Amino acid sequence: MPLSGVSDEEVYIDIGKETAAKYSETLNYAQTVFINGPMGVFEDRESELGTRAVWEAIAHSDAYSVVGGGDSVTATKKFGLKDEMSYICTGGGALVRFLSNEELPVIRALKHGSKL
Ligand SMILES: Nc1ncnc2c1ncn2[C@@H]1O[C@H](COP(=O)(O)OP(=O)(O)O)[C@@H](O)[C@H]1O
Ligand SMILES: O=C(OP(=O)(O)O)[C@H](O)COP(=O)(O)O
Repeated sequence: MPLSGVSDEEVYIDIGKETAAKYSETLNYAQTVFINGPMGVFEDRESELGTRAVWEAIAHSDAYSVVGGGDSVTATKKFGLKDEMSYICTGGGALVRFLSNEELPVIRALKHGSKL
């Protein structure tokens, strides 16, 4: 359903199948994919379509794929795609910060501690 068909009072719990198809198409050309966060409420059958479609597109692409975040890992297991992903990390936000070159508090503490 297009966004124009959804009222302000309704809750968006998943991407639609057209969006899922567009994402999946784009993912076909990717060489590296980093994913942190499901497309919707993948835990429920009626709102798992978007996450399943995107996850399957990643799994079936030739790209190096990194899945980060507790819920993303749960989705990967739910769809039986654990072995299809190149790297799985339980950290989500922390991994994003690491990849953005931010200093992580525990790493800072370890470095500082090693100098004592
Ligand atoms: N549109 C939405 N409305 C409410 N909850 C959502 C929506 N989309 C995703 N969620 C929920 O958010 C959680 C994912 O959180 P997020 O922090 O993005 O993932 P991760 O833990 O992989 O980093 C899941 O439990 C999912 O059901
Ligand atoms: O979903 C997660 O991270 P996120 O909420 O930052 O995306 C991780 O499961 C958090 O794990 P942590 O609390 O051991 O860092």
